[in-house]
Amino acid sequence: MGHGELRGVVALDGPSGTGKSSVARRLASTLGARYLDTGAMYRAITLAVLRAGVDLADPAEVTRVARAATLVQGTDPERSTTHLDGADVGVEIRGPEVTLAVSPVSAVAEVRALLVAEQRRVIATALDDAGGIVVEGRDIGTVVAPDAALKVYVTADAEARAARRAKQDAASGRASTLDATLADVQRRDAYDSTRAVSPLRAADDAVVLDTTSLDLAGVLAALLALVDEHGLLAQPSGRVHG
Ligand SMILES: Nc1ncnc2c1ncn2[C@@H]1O[C@H](COP(=O)(O)OP(=O)(O)OP(=O)(O)O)[C@@H](O)[C@H]1O
Ligand SMILES: Nc1ccn([C@H]2C[C@H](O)[C@@H](COP(=O)(O)O)O2)c(=O)n1
Repeated sequence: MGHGELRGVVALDGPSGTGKSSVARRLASTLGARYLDTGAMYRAITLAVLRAGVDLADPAEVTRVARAATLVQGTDPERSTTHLDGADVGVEIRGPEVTLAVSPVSAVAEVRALLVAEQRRVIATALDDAGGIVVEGRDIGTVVAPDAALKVYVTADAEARAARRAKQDAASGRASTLDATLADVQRRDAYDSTRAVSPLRAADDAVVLDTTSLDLAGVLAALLALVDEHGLLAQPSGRVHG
């Protein structure tokens, strides 16, 4: 059965491993919308900082590298791409070095200001071109798109998230133990939700979706129902459902 097309912005926020990227991409694809992975953008800037060899604890140096970087984040849900200074870095930004360093880099206020401005530009372009976009990250409903038509805060138990991440690492040939993965998930949760600038939190008007006992199809079904309930589906002609 066709679902219609998304009109407006759907913001998905939540901690690591809750399934935001997987379901955001599927949701956008199902509804003919664009998809923006803001975590990939923080990861790409982190890669630039690591390559430059600057001290992660020096915000001025981190900002200098971020300003000099050319970052292009694609919005095709079938093929989400990240280019840094003209090169595809989609694989490199998922590696352990970037994952370890991304929290301090994304805590730098000037880095966030640069990326939030770029994210808003991408969202405006996608709305003009396609009418709808699914955006996922940590501060989408609170900072990047506070007027989003639908905000969902996706959660899951840390153990379930670590198990998912360990399985994903194994499938992509990265060695990791469940304990180490759980420790990394908890470390990033703590860092991301206690930083001074735009900490991870649910927007006051977000719907909270706990995915601990849902599979991906169940999460997608729940999101499709929320999109429909919020009146965000249009027929391809552009007519919005009543
Ligand atoms: N509900 C679910 N059931 C089973 N596996 C899931 C579920 N949600 C996500 N996964 C799996 O967990 C892994 C992590 O999911 P995903 O990358 O989408 O999470 P995320 O919230 O975007 O994390 P991050 O913010 O760190 O990018 C993936 O391998 C994905 O297939
Ligand atoms: N809107 C966002 C998106 C991401 N971050 C930071 C915090 C995460 O630990 C890191 C990597 O994100 P992921 O790829 O795991 O989704 O980037 C943020 O601060 N704000």
